[in-house]
Amino acid sequence: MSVFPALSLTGVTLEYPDGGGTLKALDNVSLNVPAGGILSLVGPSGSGKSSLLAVAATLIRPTAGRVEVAGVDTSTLDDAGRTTLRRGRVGLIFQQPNLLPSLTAVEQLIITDRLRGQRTSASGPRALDLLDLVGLTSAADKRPHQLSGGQRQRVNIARALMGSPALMLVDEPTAALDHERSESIVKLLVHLTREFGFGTVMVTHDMDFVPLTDAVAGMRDGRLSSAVMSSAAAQE
Ligand SMILES: Nc1ncnc2c1ncn2[C@@H]1O[C@H](COP(=O)(O)OP(=O)(O)OP(=O)(O)O)[C@@H](O)[C@H]1O
Repeated sequence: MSVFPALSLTGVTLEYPDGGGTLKALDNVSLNVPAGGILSLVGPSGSGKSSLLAVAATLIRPTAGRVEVAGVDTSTLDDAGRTTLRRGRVGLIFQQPNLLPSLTAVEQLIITDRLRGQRTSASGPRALDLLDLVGLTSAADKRPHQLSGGQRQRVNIARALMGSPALMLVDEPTAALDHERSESIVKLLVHLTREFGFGTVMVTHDMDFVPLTDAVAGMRDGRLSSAVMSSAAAQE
C-alpha cells in the first residue's frame, strides 16, 4: 500500500466571482485521506462538497492551498499533467452512471483503456475480472437498458477501477437506489477501498451508511469539521 496519503488538502480555498465580490466555496480546508481508508463527506446543499471533489479531482485549481494526490503536488503540474494524473490515478463515480447506451458492460470498461491511449489485449480479461468482482459476471454482455439501476452503478464502479486509481471520488452513489441496494453499493465501495488500497471520499446524504465508513467530515459554508481517519482502519 502507498506510503503517501491518497489525498492531502492543506489550507485549500476556492473562490468564485459573485456579483462585485467573491464567494468562498471552500474556506481553508485541510484533509488527509490515507490509502485504504474511506471518508464520508456530509453537509447541506451548497456547503461545498462538490467543490471539494472537483478540486481533489484536479478539475478545478484552488485559489489558494495545496492539493496532493498520491504524493504528487498538483500545483506543480500543467493542464496536460493534471489530465494524465486524473486519468491514471483518480476514479470518479457520480450519482448517474453515464454509461454509453450502445455499449455492453464489458465494452464500457474496455473503452476507458482506449481513452487513456492503452491498446492492450489485457483490457478485455481485466474488464471481465472487475465485473466479476462487483458481482456482474453474467451481465458482461448486457447494454445499460438491460441492467437495473444497481447493476448500472456497479458497472460504473468497475469502470472507475480500470486504471490504477490511488484516489476514488464518489458523489452520491446511492441517490437513485432503494435502501437495500444502496447499502450493498456502500459495502462494495468499502470492500474495494480495502482490497485495492486506494483512498475514497464519498459524498452522501444518507447518514445510515456513514458508520460503514472509517470517518465522517461535515461541511458547512465551505468549511470542514475535523475528519480524523483511523490508520488502523486503513490497514485492516
Ligand atoms: N461554477 C460556479 N460558479 C459560481 N459559484 C459556484 C459555482 N459552483 C458552485 N458555486 C457555489 O459554491 C458553493 C458550494 O457549491 P457546491 O456545489 O460545492 O455545494 P454542494 O455541497 O456540493 O451542494 P449540493 O449538495 O447541492 O450538490 C455554493 O454557494 C454554490 O452556489
